[in-house]
Amino acid sequence: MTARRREGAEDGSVSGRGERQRSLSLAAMETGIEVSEVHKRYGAVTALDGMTFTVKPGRVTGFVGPNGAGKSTTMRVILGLDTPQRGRALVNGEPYRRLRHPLSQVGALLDASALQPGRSARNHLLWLAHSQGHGAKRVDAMLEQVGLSQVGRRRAGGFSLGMRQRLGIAAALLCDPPVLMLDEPFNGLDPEGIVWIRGLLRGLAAEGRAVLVSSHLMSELEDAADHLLVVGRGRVLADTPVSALITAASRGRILVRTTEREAVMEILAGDGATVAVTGTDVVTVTGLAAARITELLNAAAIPFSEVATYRAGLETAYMELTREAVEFHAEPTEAKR
Ligand SMILES: Nc1ncnc2c1ncn2[C@@H]1O[C@H](COP(=O)(O)OP(=O)(O)OP(=O)(O)O)[C@@H](O)[C@H]1O
Repeated sequence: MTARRREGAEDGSVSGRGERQRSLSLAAMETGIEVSEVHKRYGAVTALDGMTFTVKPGRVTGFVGPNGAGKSTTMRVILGLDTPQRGRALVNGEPYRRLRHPLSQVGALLDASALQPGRSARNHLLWLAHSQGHGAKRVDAMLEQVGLSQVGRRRAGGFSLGMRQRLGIAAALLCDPPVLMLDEPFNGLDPEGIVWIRGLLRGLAAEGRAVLVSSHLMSELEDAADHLLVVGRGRVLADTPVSALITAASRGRILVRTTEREAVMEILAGDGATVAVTGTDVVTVTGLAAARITELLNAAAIPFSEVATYRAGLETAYMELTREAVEFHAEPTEAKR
């Protein structure tokens, strides 16, 4: 990290300073995470089986997969906390152990409970900050940024899980790193906290940082992730931009919102469309243009409140993506009428 970036960090803001943002964008050109062919076994258990991906600057990369897929193990390998039998993981082009000033290069939240319970949140951050050459000003700015200013002098051991997650995020951001890696940061957050963290992640990526965030709930990453790494059984199953995933899952369908679902289905199917029920008052239609749908419904005097391009949610897109990868799944509801 350049001296300029560390000076910038002392002003306490993570965003909004043109000068620092420019230097961050320059630094970002050579930053990110590279994981290549990592194999990790714990006795008879294969945790990672050729895990390979890169996390690029300027975007939020969601790291998703079921319990036991290997997300946390990958993050531990990246941070040098676990040694793989094969493969390598680099942060900003170097193995973690070779990084100079590692906390200024990558900020990580792995386990929000890893703190001294008797220490106040502020003292926890001060202790970290002093070890890295930062002062109280930076600590107070971080407490403010994560919404813990009011409780900064309270014992962290008495914090709820959501408050501990916020404290862990403050610690990860403390040294203004260009790479962020957060393991399940949504855990324990209330709805307002989830909205807050989505905004925070987007802001960090917009500043040019590489952001890797794991979750086993796709819905948490909605409106936050730009890119998705779907993992299962220790390897990457899909490595895709979220927009491409959603476009593919939307498949040019048209959404019709109506209280007369049966009548709509009958008349549209009669004109050659494939119609599926996707909500209590929603059907999605393939094979007919929106204009033709409106024309048919108007001609038959069937009421509707909306005819629009259907956009699949992230959860639906994920289900479609992993449909072939799961052994058993429910029969699709879509039917040619
Ligand atoms: N220290 C360990 N000793 C033995 N097995 C381990 C160890 N750490 C992880 N594993 C095993 O490795 C596999 C991958 O676990 P990991 O925690 O990386 O998955 P994950 O995707 O992070 O899951 P979750 O979403 O539940 O956090 C699992 O089968 C797990 O039981």
